[in-house]
Amino acid sequence: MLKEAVEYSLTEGETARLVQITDPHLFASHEGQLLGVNTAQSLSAVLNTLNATHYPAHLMLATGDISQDYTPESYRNFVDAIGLLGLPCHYLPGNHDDPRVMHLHMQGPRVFGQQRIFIGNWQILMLDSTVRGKPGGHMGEAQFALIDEAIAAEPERHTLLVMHHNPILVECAWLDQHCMDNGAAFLERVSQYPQVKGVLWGHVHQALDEFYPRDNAPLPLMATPSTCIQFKPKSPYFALDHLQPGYRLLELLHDGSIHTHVYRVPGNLFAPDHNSSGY
Ligand SMILES: Nc1ncnc2c1ncn2[C@@H]1O[C@@H]2COP(=O)(O)O[C@H]2[C@H]1O
Ligand SMILES: [Fe+2]
Repeated sequence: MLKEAVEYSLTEGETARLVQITDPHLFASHEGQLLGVNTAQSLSAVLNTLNATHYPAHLMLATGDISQDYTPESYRNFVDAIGLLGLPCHYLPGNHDDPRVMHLHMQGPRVFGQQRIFIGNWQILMLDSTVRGKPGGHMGEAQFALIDEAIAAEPERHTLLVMHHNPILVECAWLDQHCMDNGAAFLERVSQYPQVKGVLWGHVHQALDEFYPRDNAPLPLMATPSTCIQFKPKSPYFALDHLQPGYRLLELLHDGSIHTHVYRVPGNLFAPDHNSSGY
């Protein structure tokens, strides 16, 4: 059974404006570091960078790996940090999250774990690609059923599918072993729906903008940098990138097209330990 959607009404023809924040890997302590980067500070830097632009977003999507230590405090720290923007936040779990602790502690007047968002003439589905106890992902039948039902219920809406794991390989062998293991089948299946206009994820700590080939309308596939450490693209072994933490803006147009761009914190403040071999 489909759960009720959280609905945002726009003026006729208005573009929906979203911010995506992903993989903050927060700790209970504000001093917590992931491979030499203070993740609370790097998230703050991302939020401050965005805030300084005065971009009039309608809502934020937080696409998992909110926590690095599974603590209630790490989730509360996230909710406190995003308060700066004053935006509603819709989240989904990553492989580093404990869904039970997350749902209990990601609490705020406009913080939502529900699966469906209606905004203007779009439907956004927040999917769960996690597999308990594993870094890699899988799109389960319950998620496919949700997609099928949601589209059947709202056939006139353009649909954006959002999840944590990558359904395509990013050509980092060490990281691709933790991809969505049925990503090809997932894309094959969802691309049959003309309503599906984009697929968006986190997890890979790097920006990626590609298209899944589809007869009349190639399907945008988008991955977004983490708000902390960045993985080096196309590296066969574990390696970090020098690029700074970032976020993505997405504009969902009334006609079903998506305008999107990745932005990063200016300067070179966040320097991870490049000698590290993983975490
Ligand atoms: N050196 C490594 N080799 C393989 N996997 C790793 C390594 N270091 C970390 N990982 C896992 O790969 C995951 C990719 O991004 P995550 O932040 O989900 O969490 C990471 C870890 O669970
Ligand atoms: Fe992840």
